[in-house]
Amino acid sequence: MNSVEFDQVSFGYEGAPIFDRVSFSVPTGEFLVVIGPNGGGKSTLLRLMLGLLSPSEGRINVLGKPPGKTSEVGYVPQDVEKSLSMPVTVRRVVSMGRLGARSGGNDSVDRAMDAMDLKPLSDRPVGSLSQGQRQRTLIARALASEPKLLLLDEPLASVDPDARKSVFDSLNDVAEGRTVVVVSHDYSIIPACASAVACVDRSVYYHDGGELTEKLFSKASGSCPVEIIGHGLPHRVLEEHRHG
Ligand SMILES: Nc1ncnc2c1ncn2[C@@H]1O[C@H](COP(=O)(O)OP(=O)(O)OP(=O)(O)O)[C@@H](O)[C@H]1O
Repeated sequence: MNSVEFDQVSFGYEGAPIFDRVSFSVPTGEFLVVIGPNGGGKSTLLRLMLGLLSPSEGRINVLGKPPGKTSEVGYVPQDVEKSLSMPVTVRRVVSMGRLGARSGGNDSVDRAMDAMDLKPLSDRPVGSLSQGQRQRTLIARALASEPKLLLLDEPLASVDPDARKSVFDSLNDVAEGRTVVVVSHDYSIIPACASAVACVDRSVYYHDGGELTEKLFSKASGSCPVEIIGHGLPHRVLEEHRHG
């Protein structure tokens, strides 16, 4: 069973092609980290999954439906600062994730707050939080709708290195029982969380753990992140090589 399927998908803004007949699928339960150079098309890929953009050719399926036709997708956008400059409490922001949801109510908000360790911060104005706490608030807002698929665009962009571990731990917790797709320029999320990596550079190169090599990363980003290879991927990632 797949949570996301791209079948021969083409897309371009105003005619300039970004993707040309791209096919891949994200199995249910995968923690997929999407990497690649600036302008490679990572955010475009998420927008296609969300149904905010439509392919010019091909077919996309998200949780068995066309994109945008299911309420079971959670989305955490970029730009934490901009999204959370409002003078409202943490609980209020998390509750906003329930807007339009039919069931669950306060229980879902409580579960999302718990999952992100936000209970002690419940009544704090979001403007007074640290970057890591703000990021956890945005993730909790997405979780409040109890999504089966969670999409995150650069969740570490404004999180300092000390707060990163707590965001990784939180993401690993929320990944239990759902599919997660994270766009990141920060490769430290790969050994911490990933079960697969998609390199997006005007195409999509989908790799699970066994294929994560230096050669692949140099192709993906134009540089060689020797340190992530050196620090070692977790064994579960290296051993899970399903493509044979
Ligand atoms: N609304 C738009 N109209 C026209 N071109 C766009 C639009 N949005 C993005 N692009 C272009 O499409 C290409 C892919 O952009 P996208 O934002 O998907 O890349 P990205 O991999 O997320 O980049 P980054 O790592 O810099 O965030 C870029 O060349 C970008 O300039």
